[in-house]
Amino acid sequence: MVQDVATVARYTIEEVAKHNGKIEKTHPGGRDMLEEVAGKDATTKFLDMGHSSDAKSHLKTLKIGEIVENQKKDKRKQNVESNNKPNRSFVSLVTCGLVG
Ligand code: HEM
Repeated sequence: MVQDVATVARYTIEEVAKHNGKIEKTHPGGRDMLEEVAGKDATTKFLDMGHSSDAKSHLKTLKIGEIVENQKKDKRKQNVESNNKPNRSFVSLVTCGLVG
C-alpha cells in the first residue's frame, strides 16, 4: 500500500489482485457479480449498473482506499462522499475484493 499526500490509502492493481477470494458477504445483485470482480478494479461495472444512492452510501462504509492514480482505468469521477469533495475518484470497489 502506498500513502499519498492526501493520506488516502492507495493500492496498486497488483495488490488488489491478491484479494481475489470468494466473497462471504451478501449482495442484492448476487454474489456472483462480486466474485467476478474480486481482485480487480470494478469501478466501471459498478457505475454502469446504475446503483442507487443507498448502494453508494453503503459503499462508502466499505471503502478502504483507492487504486493508485496512474492505474485507474475508469476516468469518470463519481463522488460517493457525503461532503462532496471534488475529484475523489470512485474506486472503492476494491473493497468488495478486500473484505471478502
Ligand atoms: C461493494 C460494491 C457494491 C455494493 C455496495 C453494491 C450494492 C448494491 C445494492 C445495495 C443493490 C440493490 C439495488 C440498489 O440499491 O442499487 C445492488 C444491486 C445490484 N448490483 Fe451491486 N453493489 C456493489 C458492486 C456491484 C458490482 C461490482 C456489480 C457488477 C459487477 C454489481 C451489480 C449489481 C446488480 C446486477 C444489481 C441488481 C440490480 C437490480 O436487480 O435492479 N454490484 N448492489
